[in-house]
Amino acid sequence: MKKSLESIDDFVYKLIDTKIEQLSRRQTGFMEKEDILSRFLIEREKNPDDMSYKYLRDIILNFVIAGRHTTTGTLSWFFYMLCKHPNVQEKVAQEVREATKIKGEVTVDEFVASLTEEALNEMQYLHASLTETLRLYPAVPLDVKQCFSEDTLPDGFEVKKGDLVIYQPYPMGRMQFLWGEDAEDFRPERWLNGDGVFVPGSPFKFPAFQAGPRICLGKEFAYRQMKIFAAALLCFFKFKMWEEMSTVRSRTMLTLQIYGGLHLAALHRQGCLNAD
Ligand code: HEM
Repeated sequence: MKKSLESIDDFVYKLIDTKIEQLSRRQTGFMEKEDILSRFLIEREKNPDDMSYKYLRDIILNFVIAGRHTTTGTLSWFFYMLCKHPNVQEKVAQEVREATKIKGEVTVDEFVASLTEEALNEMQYLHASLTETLRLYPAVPLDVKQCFSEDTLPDGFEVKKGDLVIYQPYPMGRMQFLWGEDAEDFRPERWLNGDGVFVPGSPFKFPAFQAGPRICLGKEFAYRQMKIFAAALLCFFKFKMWEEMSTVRSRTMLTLQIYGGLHLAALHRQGCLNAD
């Protein structure tokens, strides 16, 4: 464990050194404000003592650890849901084509150029489908908190300083008294209003990103990343389970993963696009 931590530290410190060097020379290829570390380093130039190396290391690790398995795990569950609900998959693919305003066959470059901020914002059904995935398969299925002081919870339950409190997004996402009789069904429409616009629920009812002052800092970033990734794949491919009737099991670690990974077949989307 100690050795592994040292390797991680070495890697991150080298990354910081390289960026600092690039920044000091404003090297060609150094894209100012292109990534999170560069943004912190530019801020640090004002007063280097305010941001130690250790602080920068922790920022990087925090984002990598918090952002990687959560996002990739959610995307796996999302594609699993799309395979089990082909009508939803087709609706998302259709929405992607409409939002990007592409007609007929396009190349990957043409598709990338059409994936604008505006187009991503128009993908409300995709947003709802990702949220519905997180309701049933929250990346952080349970989360432990420790009480700083004694308190009384809204239902009257009293907690003492040092007590551990666990909230569990996984069972909460399946409770009928919160979501209705169809709580266990995958139904993205439950997040849309009559105009097809996504309506976010209370984070205290849907705590996949936690709630309150320590809510996930990367929430919007995560949605953006997942929407770009899903839109690009669904534009060119149709997905099916590798073994059509198979189902998957979950594996709970810190995050909720698919046991053994997700095995899919990707078929060209005939008649619309061309992934050259
Ligand atoms: C589907 C994707 C994601 C989900 C479901 C998710 C969920 C969560 C949850 C439940 C927490 C609270 C953990 C706790 O305090 O016990 C959290 C915290 C955090 N997340 Fe995310 N996250 C996602 C993606 C990301 C991404 C992509 C980033 C960064 C690029 C990120 C950055 C953070 C950070 C920095 C915190 C700590 C916030 C704080 O303690 O004040 N997350 N996330």
